[in-house]
Amino acid sequence: MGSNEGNTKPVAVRVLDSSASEAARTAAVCAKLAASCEDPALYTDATVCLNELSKINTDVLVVDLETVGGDDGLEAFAVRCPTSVIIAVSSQGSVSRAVNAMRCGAHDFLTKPFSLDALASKISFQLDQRRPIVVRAPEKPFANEGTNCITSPRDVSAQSAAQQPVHSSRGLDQLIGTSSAMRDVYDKIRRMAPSQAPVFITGESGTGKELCATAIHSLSDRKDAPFIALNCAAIPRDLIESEIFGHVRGAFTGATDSRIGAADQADGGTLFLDEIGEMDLLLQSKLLRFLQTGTFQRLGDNVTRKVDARIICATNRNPLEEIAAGRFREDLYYRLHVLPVQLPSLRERREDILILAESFLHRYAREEGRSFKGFDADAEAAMASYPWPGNVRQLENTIRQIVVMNDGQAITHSMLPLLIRDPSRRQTPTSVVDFSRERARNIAPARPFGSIEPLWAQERRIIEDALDAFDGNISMAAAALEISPSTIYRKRQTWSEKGC
Ligand SMILES: Nc1ncnc2c1ncn2[C@@H]1O[C@H](COP(=O)(O)OP(=O)(O)OP(=O)(O)O)[C@@H](O)[C@H]1O
Repeated sequence: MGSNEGNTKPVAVRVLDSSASEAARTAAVCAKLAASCEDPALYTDATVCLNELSKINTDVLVVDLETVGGDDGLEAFAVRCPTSVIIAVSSQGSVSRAVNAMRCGAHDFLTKPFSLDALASKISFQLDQRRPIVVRAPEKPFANEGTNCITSPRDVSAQSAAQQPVHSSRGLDQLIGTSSAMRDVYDKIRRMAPSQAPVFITGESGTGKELCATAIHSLSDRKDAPFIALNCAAIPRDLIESEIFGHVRGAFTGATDSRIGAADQADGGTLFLDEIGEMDLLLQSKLLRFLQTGTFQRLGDNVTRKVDARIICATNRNPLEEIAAGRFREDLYYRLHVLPVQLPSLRERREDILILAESFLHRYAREEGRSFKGFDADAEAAMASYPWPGNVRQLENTIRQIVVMNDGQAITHSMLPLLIRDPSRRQTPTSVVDFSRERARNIAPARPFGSIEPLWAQERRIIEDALDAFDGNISMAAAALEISPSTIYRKRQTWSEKGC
């Protein structure tokens, strides 16, 4: 059994099936596993099983989908047992049922009747794959000794209230993709959701960082409290502090009223700070203090306030490079980088491109009253091979644009934007919008001083060309120019301040 062989602790198997005889048959799988097993625990009632699972260690859970009431019910078990191997079984086997079960937390799926050898081989494989999560929060050692379970103070209280009904959450519903890279992300989200520790999400623009943060909040005990998202790149630098911590009247020119900030609004819930790398160093030190003590002062105020907000932050920059360049405080990084999630780019999970495209097509065809049902083979091939520098956001916008501008049963190759249809145009993402090189070739070698266009004007034209190429979409233009979206926001601010 590979890496599990060295583990001397007996494997704890639990089986849930409304039919006692089925449950007993399934539990016989223990005899087929190479590892030694504890006496398996059998349940015929989902609520009893769910309550029980919060009190006992569980390595493997075999769940009958009909007994738990489908995917909704399954997700509650995945949240309750974030480190257990979960195998869903059902008498109604279909690809979509299996995919849904896995999206809701199952590691694998089997159609009934199944052979015990098949079940044993799936369990053994998953046990071998299982890796404990490493939680780096020195002052709160959350890992339970002797188990792989991660618990937190909030978890413990949830466990003592095990008699209360567990509300199933659809936190992962918005995230589409069945690639193994995305399944790893779903797994991390489920494990991280119950903790209080900060989450640090990295990934290129448009990979779904905000969706991921929303999912973590929705699956946490804080789900009924506010989720407050702040995109630091979209706010002028000197206003970020006031947006996070609030200000009192007269704190700065133009502060005609007092205002509470995002930290106050997120009390009891989650504060999502997107593009965290945009904060200046002074504000980073205030954020560090907030993380250490939960306290802060509104701008211009000397009253210290305390809130209980879980912090999730995200960046599309490489944080270690930012630290090396002196733009990001190392101590803040280690404070925030407790539970890291790296979102894969779309080109790293090509198998998800058509699944996402179909989902967006159905959504927008319905919304726009079009009759599209799918894609023709050439369109599919072109989309599957395109590098999607703007990731899921670019794919979503592309499909929406096509749906609005066309109609028919199938999206055809000719409906795709030229950029996607024509591989010769896509050697590098910049080739799409790097008009400067084309221009440079036409410039005569010696020219009078006044005929040279200032750098800022050339830069502005290049950025505006890129924005035109992507219909004003800043993230996609930034991705194609290989700069951060915040650079575009800031340049625009400078142009408007200059009145040009
Ligand atoms: N896995 C996914 N499934 C479905 N939709 C997705 C997925 N990932 C991203 N999207 C969609 O793509 C768009 C961009 O997602 P999101 O804003 O979460 O990305 P981001 O990484 O935070 O981008 P940025 O860095 O530019 O802020 C949204 O419309 C979102 O709904």
